[in-house]
This record gives sequence, structure tokens and C-alpha cells, in this order.
Amino acid sequence: MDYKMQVKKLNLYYGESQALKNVSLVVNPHSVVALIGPSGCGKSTFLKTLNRMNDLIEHVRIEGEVSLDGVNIYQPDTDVVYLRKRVGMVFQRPNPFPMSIYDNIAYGPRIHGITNKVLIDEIVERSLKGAALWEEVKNRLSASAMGMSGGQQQRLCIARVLAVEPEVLLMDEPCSALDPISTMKIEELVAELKAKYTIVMVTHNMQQAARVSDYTGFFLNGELIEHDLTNVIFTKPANKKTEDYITGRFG
Ligand SMILES: Nc1ncnc2c1ncn2[C@@H]1O[C@H](COP(=O)(O)OP(=O)(O)OP(=O)(O)O)[C@@H](O)[C@H]1O
Repeated sequence: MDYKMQVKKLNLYYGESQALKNVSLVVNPHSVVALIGPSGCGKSTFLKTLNRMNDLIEHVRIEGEVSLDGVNIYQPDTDVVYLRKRVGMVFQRPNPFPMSIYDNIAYGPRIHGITNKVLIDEIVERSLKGAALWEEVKNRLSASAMGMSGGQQQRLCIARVLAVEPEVLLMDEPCSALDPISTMKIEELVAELKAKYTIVMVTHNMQQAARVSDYTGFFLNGELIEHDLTNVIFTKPANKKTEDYITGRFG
């Protein structure tokens, strides 16, 4: 099988400080990869290297290779806007734009040049359905997104990413600001979305990693200690440090 993404010997430095150390990882298409590890171990930094979000931070230096469908995204001629359309990101805290539900979704397609109202209507409906939000909001599309619950806002942010037809979804602790019911909805959604997309998700919650992911990577101090099928990581990890972490001996 061809990998959707492949990371080879990745090092990342914030100024003098090295945040990622020789990380190599492959991501299969239509799989969910969970990244776990204690606070500050480099999970978010790693996630952001997959669509070059770290480019926006000063003094960041990156060595190694990250490829998407076999093409290195760090090549100088990469169109970063197009890359981020293909590899979309959902953040820890829902961050809807202060505009209507409809306009939140229409924003991305409009930026990418779509002006036809009928087409945008279709995209809005399809994206909201894809994010399991349509039934809850179809009668109030012109209402402000700021009036939605936190869980709805997070699904709106997922719908916003889906609207530009990504291939990979990066999720940085998408449930950390949500209540248990909203968390469950997002987890169910992730399970559905992997039929169409490839998902890489950072989570603090090991039960969540065990529930939703096919593969799990364990980070510690900027190193990817181990990466394997999720049931292997949680039942018979190869590395003692992984075992200590998942059994709660530290973290
Ligand atoms: N913009 C930045 N400038 C300098 N150092 C940074 C920056 N962002 C992160 N770091 C450092 O890089 C290391 C990894 O941080 P990162 O946020 O990737 O960890 P994390 O595993 O996602 O943590 P958490 O689970 O707490 O979100 C930390 O030591 C952090 O202080």
C-alpha cells in the first residue's frame, strides 16, 4: 500500500532548542493515527509539520522530509496554501469566525474562487452533513456561529475544513474543551470520516486514542518512542517507556 504521508528523520528546532528528534512515521490512507505523550513532548509541533503550520513561527528550523502522496512538502516550490487545503487542521479550542454558520463554511470555498451560490449552498449542506451537524442547524444557517454550543462549534470547524475537500485532517486535541457528550459525538464523527479522509489526531486522553485510532504513536521528549497498531501499543508495547506511560507510571 502507498502511504498517504511519510515522515523521514525529521528534526525541528525552535531557535537553539530541539523539539523533534529524528522522527520517522508513516500514515496509511483512511486510517486514524493518534499521537499521545506527556505535555511538552512535541505532539502539536509534530502535527503542525504535516501541513507546514510551523512556517508561520519565527526561528523554526526543520530538517528531514515529510511527503504527501510521495511528494516532499518541504520542497521550495510547494504551494503552501494548496497544501493546507489538502491537509486541513482543527484546533484545540473551537475557533469559528464571528459570522453566520453559513458564511463560516462558505468562507474557504469562496477564498478558493467559488462564487456560484447554488454550488456554495451544496457545499455548505454537504460539509455540515459530513460533520454530523446539518440536522441541528439547517433551520438557522444565517444565525451567528458564536451562539452555538462548544461541541457544535467544534463540529462547525470540522465542517469548515471539509468544505475545501481536504485529503488529510489534522486534529490537535479536538475534544479538550468539550463535555463528554460532545466528545462522544466527535469520536463517532472521526470513525465515520476515516472512510473518506486520513486523520492524524493529538490527544491527551489515552482512552480516546484506544477508542478511535487504528495506529498510535507515543512521543517523549521530542522522540517518537514507538508507533504501532493501537491495540499493540495498549496491550503489548515493545518499549518499556511506552508501557510505563500507558499504565500511568508517569505523564
Ligand atoms: N512557538 C514556540 N517557540 C518555542 N518553543 C516552542 C514553541 N512551541 C512549542 N515549543 C516548545 O516545544 C516543545 C514541544 O511543544 P509542543 O506544544 O509541541 O508539545 P505537546 O506535546 O503538544 O504539548 P501539550 O500536550 O502540552 O500541548 C515544548 O518544550 C515547547 O515549550
